[in-house]
Amino acid sequence: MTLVIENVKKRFGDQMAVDGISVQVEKGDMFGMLGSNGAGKTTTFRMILGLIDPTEGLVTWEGKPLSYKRTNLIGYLPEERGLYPKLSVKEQIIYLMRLKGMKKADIIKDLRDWLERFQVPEYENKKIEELSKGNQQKIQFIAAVLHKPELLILDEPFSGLDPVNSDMLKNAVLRLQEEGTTIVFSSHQMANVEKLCEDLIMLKKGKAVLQGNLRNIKRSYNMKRIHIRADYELDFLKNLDGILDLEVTKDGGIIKVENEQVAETIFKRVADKGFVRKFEIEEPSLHDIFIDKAGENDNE
Ligand SMILES: Nc1ncnc2c1ncn2[C@@H]1O[C@H](COP(=O)(O)OP(=O)(O)OP(=O)(O)O)[C@@H](O)[C@H]1O
Repeated sequence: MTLVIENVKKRFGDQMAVDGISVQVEKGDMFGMLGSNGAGKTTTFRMILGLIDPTEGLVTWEGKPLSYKRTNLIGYLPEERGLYPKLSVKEQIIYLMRLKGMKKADIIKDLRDWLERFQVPEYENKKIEELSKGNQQKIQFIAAVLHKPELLILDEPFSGLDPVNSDMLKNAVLRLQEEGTTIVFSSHQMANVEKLCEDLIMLKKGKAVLQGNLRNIKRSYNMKRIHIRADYELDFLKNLDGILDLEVTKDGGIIKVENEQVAETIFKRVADKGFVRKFEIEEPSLHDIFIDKAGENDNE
């Protein structure tokens, strides 16, 4: 394991921002940190980076606590973006990468490669303040990865990006993973998380409410979605126990159920009623699971 978080807690005053989480990330993995606003994601990132100390517990990277010397091997895209508006893109990146110990000529060469990859080579000499928010974010991302970090922490990398830029960033992140970078990221955009990460933790009020391999989580999750096509109205199912949601469409409906037993009962009911053209049980989306687990309704 390259990154190990062991029963880490962080208290601010009388509030537990992070309340006993344990995470292991293997080298080269892409790990997702999910949770609603205030769940404790950024606080966890800050502890991984050594910016704040845990109240309890330990964070180690390759078996050792993080030291200042090794932070050069880490890249961080903070949630609150911070670039100098009056500097040009080139000046900004040179400044930040010199702090990471890179040579100026290498910085310029790599910056040009990244600007090409993001299809904005003309930005090299533009001032940060002249760029749109989304494009500033691309520059901030470049600042997090130009020095080829071994561990990359991305706090909400996709927020505020349009679909084209979001895809561009997603591809860049996947490429970095292929090149061996270990990546930990947070996102509220479940579709991106589903595409990118294999393992994840879902936090709620500082505690893990779900953790593990995404595919296993989805497979073993009780809640299912059923797609039905039939020549009659499905309204008669409405009051059945175990139905979480019933969306009637013109030739059938989509039903969210608590578990497969409920799906079986529904199957019998619709078959009794008449001919069923389609009956398909689908695993829940991460979006469904997120709402179920991290939503405001406390059902634990
Ligand atoms: N420096 C601080 N002082 C006091 N409370 C803090 C501090 N930093 C975070 N908190 C509190 O800790 C909790 C967790 O915050 P954190 O920023 O880690 O959440 P998050 O999951 O990153 O949320 P978001 O998705 O909104 O960014 C929140 O209730 C927040 O108010």
